[in-house]
Amino acid sequence: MPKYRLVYFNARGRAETPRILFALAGEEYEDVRLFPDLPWPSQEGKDKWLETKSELGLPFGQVPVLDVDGKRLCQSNVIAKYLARQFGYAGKGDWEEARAEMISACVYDAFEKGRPCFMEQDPIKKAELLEKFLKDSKEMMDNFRQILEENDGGSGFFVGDGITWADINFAVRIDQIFDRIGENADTFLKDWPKLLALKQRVEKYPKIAEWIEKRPKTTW
Ligand SMILES: N[C@@H](CCC(=O)N[C@@H](CS)C(=O)NCC(=O)O)C(=O)O
Repeated sequence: MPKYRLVYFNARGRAETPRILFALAGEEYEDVRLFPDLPWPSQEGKDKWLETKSELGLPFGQVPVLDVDGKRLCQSNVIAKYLARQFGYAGKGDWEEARAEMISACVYDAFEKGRPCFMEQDPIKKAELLEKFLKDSKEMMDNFRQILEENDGGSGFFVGDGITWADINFAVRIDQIFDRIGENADTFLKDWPKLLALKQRVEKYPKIAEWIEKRPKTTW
């Protein structure tokens, strides 16, 4: 078995799909969390990052990175897809693999649309950005619903007949959106019960549920 080492901040963020893939596959890895004693995001955390990032040998100056027997990969979706292929959660055949990748890219874009709002500190601007994000999300969630339903009515997974990294990516990012939108989380997926059920289905996989229970509790 290769020796895996995943480096990220002490947050779920872009590293959580890879971590869940390790948990689901029951594979050993080193879960390296930079500056675990400093809250993230925080000014102290950012200062420490700027001080030390040049020493970390990051190919494009960012995390997450995955080391596989000492060789290094960056880009969260590339890392997740690589692990999904290694562990059998990438979809069966070229078409399913491409669909899983498509969905993961759309999940990435959907979360990035919320980032300006999630990062904003000014409460008035944040409320305006949140309103826009919630409005824009309706179309995005409708698109995800349609894609889910195209696969056997939508009571299973996005692709094929089993869980793939696309379902994990979706569940992880929706969960992070829930954390960021406060009281709106209760109603965010109310019009898309099949999407909510998918998120819950992923989180109920015994090995995933076990990881969620035991993982470090972080705000992001
Ligand atoms: N597209 C990249 C984005 C990576 C990224 O933005 N990483 C952030 C943490 S979530 C980072 O390293 N920020 C520090 C910096 O850019 O200096 C990915 O998905 O991995």
